[in-house]
Amino acid sequence: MEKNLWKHIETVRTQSPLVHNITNFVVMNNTANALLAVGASPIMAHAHPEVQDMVSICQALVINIGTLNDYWVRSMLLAAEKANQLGKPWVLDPVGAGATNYRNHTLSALLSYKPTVIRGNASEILALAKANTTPTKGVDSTAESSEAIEAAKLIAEKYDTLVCISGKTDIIVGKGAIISLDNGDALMTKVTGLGCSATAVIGAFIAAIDNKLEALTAATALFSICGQLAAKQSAGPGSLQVNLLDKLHNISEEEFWQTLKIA
Ligand SMILES: Nc1ncnc2c1ncn2[C@@H]1O[C@H](COP(=O)(O)OP(=O)(O)OP(=O)(O)O)[C@@H](O)[C@H]1O
Ligand SMILES: Cc1ncsc1CCO
Ligand SMILES: [Mg+2]
Repeated sequence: MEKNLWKHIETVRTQSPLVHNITNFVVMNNTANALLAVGASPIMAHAHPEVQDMVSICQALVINIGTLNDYWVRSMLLAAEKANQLGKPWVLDPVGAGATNYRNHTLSALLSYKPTVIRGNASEILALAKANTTPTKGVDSTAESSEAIEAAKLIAEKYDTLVCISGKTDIIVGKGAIISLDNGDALMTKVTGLGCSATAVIGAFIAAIDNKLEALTAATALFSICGQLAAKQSAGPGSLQVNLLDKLHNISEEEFWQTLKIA
């Protein structure tokens, strides 16, 4: 698996999959730019009359519940239903899971459409598995990713999905596999929505690559490695945001292998 990761990054660049996003108001622009930077083609669409047609023409769907309201929740359910019917890969970002009942109810409805991948921080994954003892503090995690491994296993089993717990260490759980990626930089938590961008990039990789575990691992490795390399050149969160987009676009194979910390 490890030796295939760079090949997958190149596949996304050459295939340039169309990725349909229903995401939050905070990150829409950054997310579309992150997708372009890795070589994918983003489209944001949530209007009820078109949302299912859009799923039909895209290679993958990304659903992020960050700034939900009733209209958008309906858009998300319509899109997820269509993706499920068509067997299109889709990724769910359960932003703020556990923070409110509204988020929890929306997430259980979405989960019935069987996401291919779920990526969230440790608090969100704990809340999703209802195994949490620490309440979610809004959109930021109050737990370490390793604390959510059992929760992730439960979710992976129950919904037949892959789970990525993001944080200092990114942990990928599913189908008997546990993969740890020790890249990234703490400065990444000071830019809003980098988790959301990571989720969108995962959307591009599950669109283009058949082996979904390898796709998820390649996307997560690429994003965290680029964040780490970009942070080295950044004076603070402002420049990190810009440098990360540049690095997603121009990272070399040599930089990738030299920086990758996988176990
Ligand atoms: N403490 C840390 N040290 C190193 N890297 C980190 C750290 N925290 C997060 N990261 C990196 O940032 C990426 C985004 O993860 P994070 O857990 O912050 O997402 P999130 O909480 O969903 O963020 P958001 O809600 O703002 O989108 C991770 O995949 C990882 O590469
Ligand atoms: C800050 C914030 N609030 C809702 S979504 C979002 C972006 C990070 O998840
Ligand atoms: Mg998040």
